[in-house]
Formats: sequence, C-alpha cells, structure tokens
Amino acid sequence: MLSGRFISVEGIDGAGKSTHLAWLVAHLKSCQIPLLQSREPGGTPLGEKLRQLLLSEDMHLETEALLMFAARNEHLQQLILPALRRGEWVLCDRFTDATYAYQCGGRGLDFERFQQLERWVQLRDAHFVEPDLTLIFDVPVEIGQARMAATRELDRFEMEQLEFHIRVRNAYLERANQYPQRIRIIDANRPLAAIQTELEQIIAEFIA
Ligand SMILES: Nc1ncnc2c1ncn2[C@@H]1O[C@H](COP(=O)(O)OP(=O)(O)OP(=O)(O)O)[C@@H](O)[C@H]1O
Ligand SMILES: Cc1cn([C@H]2C[C@H](O)[C@@H](COP(=O)(O)O)O2)c(=O)[nH]c1=O
Repeated sequence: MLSGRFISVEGIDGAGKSTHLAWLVAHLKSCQIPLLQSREPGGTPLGEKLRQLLLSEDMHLETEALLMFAARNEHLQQLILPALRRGEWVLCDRFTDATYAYQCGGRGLDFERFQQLERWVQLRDAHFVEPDLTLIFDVPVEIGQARMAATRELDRFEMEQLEFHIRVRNAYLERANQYPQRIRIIDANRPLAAIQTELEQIIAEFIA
C-alpha cells in the first residue's frame, strides 16, 4: 500500500521551478513532513547518467522519449515507490506531465504511444502510480527565456526555438484542463511573496 503522498512540480524552462521547489521543501519540512526530494530525468545514479546524456547529446526524438521513460522506471522502482510505501512524501521536480509537454507537445510525437509507455511504467500491482498533486508554474515564454538567459548556460532543451517552448507551455495548459482535480496552475509571473502565499494555501488544503 502507498501511504505517502506524491507531488510533482512542472513548468517551462525559466518559469522559476527551482526557486519554488526550494521554498516548498523548506515549507514541508517546517510542517514536520517526512520528505524525499527528487527530480526527473534523474534521481537514481543511472537516472542521473541518463539526464546528462538527455540534456547534452543529440539523439533521435523517439530515443529521447524512451530514455525519459527508462529513467522514470528506474526512479519509480528504486526511489519513489519505496518512499511512498514507507509513508514519506515525494516532491519531484518534473514527472510524466513533462513528457507529454516536451516530447508530445514540443516534439510532436504520438500521444497514444506515450499512453502505452505510461501504463507500462506506472501501472504497478493494478495501481496507476501518478502524482496526487501537480503544480505547474506558468509564465509567458518570453519571460522564461529572459530569466534563463540571465542566469545560466543553456542545455539542449533550453536552446530550442521560441515556438518549441510555446508548444510546451500550451501542452502543459492543456494537461491542466484535462486533469483539473490533480493539476494546479500557478501564475509564476508575479512577485515571489504572492506565489508563496498561494503555495501555502494549496499545501494547507492538500494536507487537510
Ligand atoms: N517570480 C519571480 N520573479 C522574478 N524572478 C524570478 C521569479 N521566479 C524566479 N525568478 C528568477 O528567475 C531565474 C530562473 O529561476 P529558476 O532557476 O528557479 O527557474 P527554472 O529555470 O524554472 O528552474 P530549473 O532550473 O528547474 O529549470 C532565477 O534567477 C530566479 O531568481
Ligand atoms: C522529465 C522530463 C524532462 N524533460 C526536459 C525538460 C527540461 O528542459 C529538462 C530537465 O531540466 P530541468 O532542470 O527540470 O529544467 O528535461 C523532458 O523533455 N521530458 C521529460 O519527461
């Protein structure tokens, strides 16, 4: 039985995800919640190696998608499921919504194939493992691009054309429309204090 709770955090590149994750970790810990923080692609030693390849090496688009799910399978088996079984909360920087947004929306790959992969990896003992709550930090693409450019060297995804990031953002917004019970869109084009007040409310509702 999975007694822990699973939260994922998403958004286009430059949306401020890392900033908000750090705040969420501190907040959840201050609420005495036992927490595993992780990320995708990555989390496990193998997943981190795959991450390095995925963020730097050119590859066939379908290979990219398959590696995302390979890293996810390892992550679920080695880290996420054991933590949820122990009753811990898992706070994950991206999960399968990112594959729908980037590989399906951004790259234009076939949606139905992803559904098959998703079931293969996430259907465990007749239980479909997915986040209980997903926070999508949303900003206009131009804002994300400006924030990224100001702070770091860009990886293979971040270097994509503006249109790619627009498709990714639209795919995230569509996911939120499709799964309103699980996914919350946070307007991340506001001062940090306003975003944190909203996060505090969302977490309080989620705990209750
Ligand atoms: N609400 C905000 N208002 C102004 N600046 C922000 C805001 N949120 C984040 N930033 C700044 O934007 C830059 C990018 O933020 P951050 O690294 O958290 O986002 P990210 O690119 O989404 O994260 P990731 O590393 O997960 O891709 C940082 O300099 C951060 O301080
Ligand atoms: C899980 C996942 C991730 N991506 C992309 C999205 C980002 O550009 C990078 C991860 O870097 P970040 O530190 O989270 O910004 O990987 C993807 O394309 N598909 C996925 O499933």
